Amino acid sequence: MKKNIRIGTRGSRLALWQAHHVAACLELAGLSTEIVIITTTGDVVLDRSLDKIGSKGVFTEELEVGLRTGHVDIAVHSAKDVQSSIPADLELLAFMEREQVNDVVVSFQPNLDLHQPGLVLGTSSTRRKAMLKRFLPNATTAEARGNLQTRLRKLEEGQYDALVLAYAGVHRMEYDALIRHMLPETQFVPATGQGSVAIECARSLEPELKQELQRILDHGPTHICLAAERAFLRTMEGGCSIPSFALATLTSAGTVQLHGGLISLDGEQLLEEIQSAATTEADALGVRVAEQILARGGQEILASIRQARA
Ligand SMILES: NCc1[nH]cc(CCC(=O)O)c1CC(=O)O
Repeated sequence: MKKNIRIGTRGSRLALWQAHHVAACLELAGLSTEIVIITTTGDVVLDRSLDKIGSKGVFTEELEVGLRTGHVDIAVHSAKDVQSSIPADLELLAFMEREQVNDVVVSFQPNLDLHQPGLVLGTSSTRRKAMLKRFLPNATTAEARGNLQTRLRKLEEGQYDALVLAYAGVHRMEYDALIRHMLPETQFVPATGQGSVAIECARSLEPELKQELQRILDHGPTHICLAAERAFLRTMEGGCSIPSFALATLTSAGTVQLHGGLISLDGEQLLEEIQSAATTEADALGVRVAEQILARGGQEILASIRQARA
């Protein structure tokens, strides 16, 4: 294909790893590429936790402007950071093959005991905070905003005993040696999209180019799982970052299974569902699981979260 593909990305090390990964896949397929770094609100505002800056698209908005103006052809995001509904003039073209999905505990202490009294864990995720309250009640959490490098610096300075992070980012940044515990994804169920890289473009991008990019970058099984998870998130959320979780997997029977739920901020109430459907019904599965969670008391949990934030 004739043109040079301009790849828009945030400038953090993880974002650049992802952008270079995309570039490498495209170059291997014979396309030429260029990486364009775009700074987002989420990279600049580091003094407030994400639920306070109005998490809607804080890591994606400026990249989306770049797509609209044609400054870039595609934008690369961690799928987890992409809002549940994207603007009508843009589309998610591809979801790349997912990395191992679970959360991990990272520390400089070689024998970190998760059950030690007074353990301080750094995280700014409402989901992780709530799950830690429930499953590791001996631990307290402390805010850990900023990109992975910033958080690791704070860890090194001794602000926490350990950080709770997505395995995917830790592995991509080659910090595997600091992983002390793998948290089971059946209990610490990850956030929608964790571990996958999403490719966004303007709907107006040339159709043949879109098709070519999709053919190279999209991973069918991951795309099906993300469809279920994102439908779940879309149905669940009231626009704010909420402690919901959703992990879809393909089963040996050829169906898609979704483990989705919601936890109250204090970790006291946990609502979860595990259901399956045909892979062609992934979106409907996400909607159904979310509707059931909402009907079983999820509405009340969401209302109390809204109240706590107001
Ligand atoms: N918003 C933070 C964010 N977005 C994507 C990742 C990790 C990589 C991934 O899940 O794909 C992280 C850091 C973390 O949760 O530890």
